[in-house]
Amino acid sequence: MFVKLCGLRTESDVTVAIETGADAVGFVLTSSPRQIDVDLAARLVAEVPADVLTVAVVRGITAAEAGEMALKTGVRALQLHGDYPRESFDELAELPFGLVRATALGPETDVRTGAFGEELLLIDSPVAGSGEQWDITRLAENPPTGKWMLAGGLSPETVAGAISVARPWGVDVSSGIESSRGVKDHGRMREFVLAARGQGL
Ligand SMILES: O=C(O)c1ccccc1NCC(=O)[C@H](O)[C@H](O)COP(=O)(O)O
Repeated sequence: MFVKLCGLRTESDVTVAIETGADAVGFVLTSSPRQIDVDLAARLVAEVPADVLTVAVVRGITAAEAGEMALKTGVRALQLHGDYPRESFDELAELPFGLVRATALGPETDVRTGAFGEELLLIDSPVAGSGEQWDITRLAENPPTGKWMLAGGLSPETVAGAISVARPWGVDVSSGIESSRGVKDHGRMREFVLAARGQGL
């Protein structure tokens, strides 16, 4: 199970994420309690070994701005959150990082990974980064294909059950591994990765 830990803000967050064996780490670069600036993100990205995917997470800015920020940080992937159209993905396609399409599940959502040219698809709650759970049984009506991650209100306590219902390729979490909004709880980060891999208590 591919595991992404999102919203990391400090060197110790990154160190612990790597120790847990997480496959990917996310840095939020736009408005959020977890927002960090490009310079700090670049310093944290430099601490991450090559076998862990580094992801810049953005929402509410243009594709051009997002691409520029991602280039400055040196991340290996850019996660576009929200209603970015296919044209935004086309605009970024030639840049030297992969793309993650992050979207909530709606009646018209294209749930085929790669439909917009992205490498990974993330199906999230309607309010990204809120920690709110959503009805993941709806995925059965419109099952995603390819390398797709489940997110939205996951936690060490719920992730194993969510995996058994939704059968994703990977999982992504932010709020569920925090002690308070924006502050990562290193113990819960460890517990989440173990639980996602079926090694929880
Ligand atoms: O974390 C944020 O505040 C955020 C802000 C803007 C766009 C995306 C954001 N977060 C993305 C994520 O952390 C994850 O991809 C995902 O939404 C998990 O969220 P959570 O329900 O908090 O586990």
